[in-house]
Amino acid sequence: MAEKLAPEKRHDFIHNGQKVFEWDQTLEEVNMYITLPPNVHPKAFHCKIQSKHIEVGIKGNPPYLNHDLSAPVKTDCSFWTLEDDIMHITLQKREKGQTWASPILGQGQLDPYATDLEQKRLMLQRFQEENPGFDFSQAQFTGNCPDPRSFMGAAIMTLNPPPSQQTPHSPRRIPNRRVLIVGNYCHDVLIQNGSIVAETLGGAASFISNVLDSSSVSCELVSKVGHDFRYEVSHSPIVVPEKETTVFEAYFDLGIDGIGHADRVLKRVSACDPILPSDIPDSRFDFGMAVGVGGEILPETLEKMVEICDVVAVDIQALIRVFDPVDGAVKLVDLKESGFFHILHRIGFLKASSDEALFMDIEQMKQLCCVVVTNGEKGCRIYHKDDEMTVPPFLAKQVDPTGAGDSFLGGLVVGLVEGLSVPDAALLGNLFGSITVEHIGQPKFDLMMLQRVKDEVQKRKKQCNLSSSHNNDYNEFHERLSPARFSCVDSQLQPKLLVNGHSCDR
Ligand SMILES: Nc1ncnc2c1ncn2[C@@H]1O[C@H](COP(=O)(O)OP(=O)(O)OP(=O)(O)O)[C@@H](O)[C@H]1O
Ligand SMILES: O[C@H]1[C@H](O)[C@@H](O)[C@H](O)[C@@H](O)[C@H]1O
Repeated sequence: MAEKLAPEKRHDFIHNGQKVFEWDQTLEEVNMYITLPPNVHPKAFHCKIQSKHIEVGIKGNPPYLNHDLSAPVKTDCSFWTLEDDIMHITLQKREKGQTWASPILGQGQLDPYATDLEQKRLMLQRFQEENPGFDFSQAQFTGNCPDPRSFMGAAIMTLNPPPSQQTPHSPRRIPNRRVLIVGNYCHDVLIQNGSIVAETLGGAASFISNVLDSSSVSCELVSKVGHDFRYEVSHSPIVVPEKETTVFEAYFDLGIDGIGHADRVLKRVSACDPILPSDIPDSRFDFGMAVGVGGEILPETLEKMVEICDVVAVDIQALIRVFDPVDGAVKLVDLKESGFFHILHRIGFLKASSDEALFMDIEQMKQLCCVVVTNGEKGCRIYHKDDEMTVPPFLAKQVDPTGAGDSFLGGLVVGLVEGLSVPDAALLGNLFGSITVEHIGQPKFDLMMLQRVKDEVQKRKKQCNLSSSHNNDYNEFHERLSPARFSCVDSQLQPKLLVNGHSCDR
């Protein structure tokens, strides 16, 4: 059935009235077909595919094509072959489902009618992939065609299983996706009114793996700790015996401004070693999460991650934090000056809190990746290309904000891995973030709550499969997740409550 939705005919790429090559596309690939000149030895042809550029020619001559591509491609899965007198170039779309109007940036674009037809065909192909038991080849859209890239998920970008992994006539089952989490565990010391009120396991990696493990999403974690690391964790860290574990002190009474809008003041009082590319396994992952807290992620570490992971989500705190040489106070630098900027066009998601977002140019970043800005009790806002939207929060009584952003990111990735759209996945992020603020340290998620969330996620996916009108109705999903969320509020109250830095009663 899927083959009925394969490209029916190739498009001609015309330049100066002359056909330069033919091309077509599927959900995953753009194919270019170039007729080769006769009497040239096959070994003389060359083709260089870079993530946003292509060069084709005969060695020793000026290139025949030397152009930027319309959109980024995955270079490790793109390739070229020579078949008789045709060079066939297969470009693997970095953003699966994106409709390309031309392979070459700014030239030879399909007209709007042809683009629309192309988008409809890809959308049906997408339906077909999602529902292998049905035949969509005769289906038609009325009205505007949804975007095959975002319909039922930006997760479609790379997270959906290749058709070969799906069994016909069985409900769609996403195999256990592999997530790589990179960032150091740390010791968190919470200080209020000059006294230590809690010492807990910290580090974004710990909060995120807690969410992923609780949601049965398989993950591998790369983290470094010192000889003094004092927690039992399910993903063993690399121990550096001559070093101490990274320690953060969080002061809850130093950072309150005039309108009471406050957070903690953070100080890094010791730092373990950075994570090097060689510490990261060489295998491939579906999703990577660069989630350092104390400057342990280096540009070369992130580079390795984008090489080996299909999609990488980055917490901006891993990139823009600098530490006062005297007292370790955390300060932020602009993302452009962070030393990571050149890699950011290769990441999928950038998460920042509203304070951290002041250190980037959202307008610029949203063109490169999907930007998610969390805003405490107000939920979060998503920015991608020309779209933006607010995703509503869940009601919570805040005890300790530490780790809310991390759990949010964990929930977002769980949602994406499960195949939800980005806004739906962000709603899951809000859910896990809201539960985290009600605890000091790592929250223990209630099993009933987790089961109800899983059930609601499955229902949501089915609903979106059946009707595209459900896609924009996040309120409904929110309403259905809320009862699940409240089933997990502990009856045992936490002794100390820190609400925006202030103690208060529940
Ligand atoms: N008081 C709250 N009530 C409800 N939800 C909250 C609250 N605080 C945080 N959240 C949820 O957690 C998400 C992340 O919170 P926040 O924006 O405070 O992140 P953050 O500053 O990065 O946190 P941290 O650095 O402490 O990990 C929010 O988008 C929201 O969904
Ligand atoms: O455990 C916390 C948590 O991971 C926070 O997200 C991070 O900002 C802190 O530095 C860390 O100590």
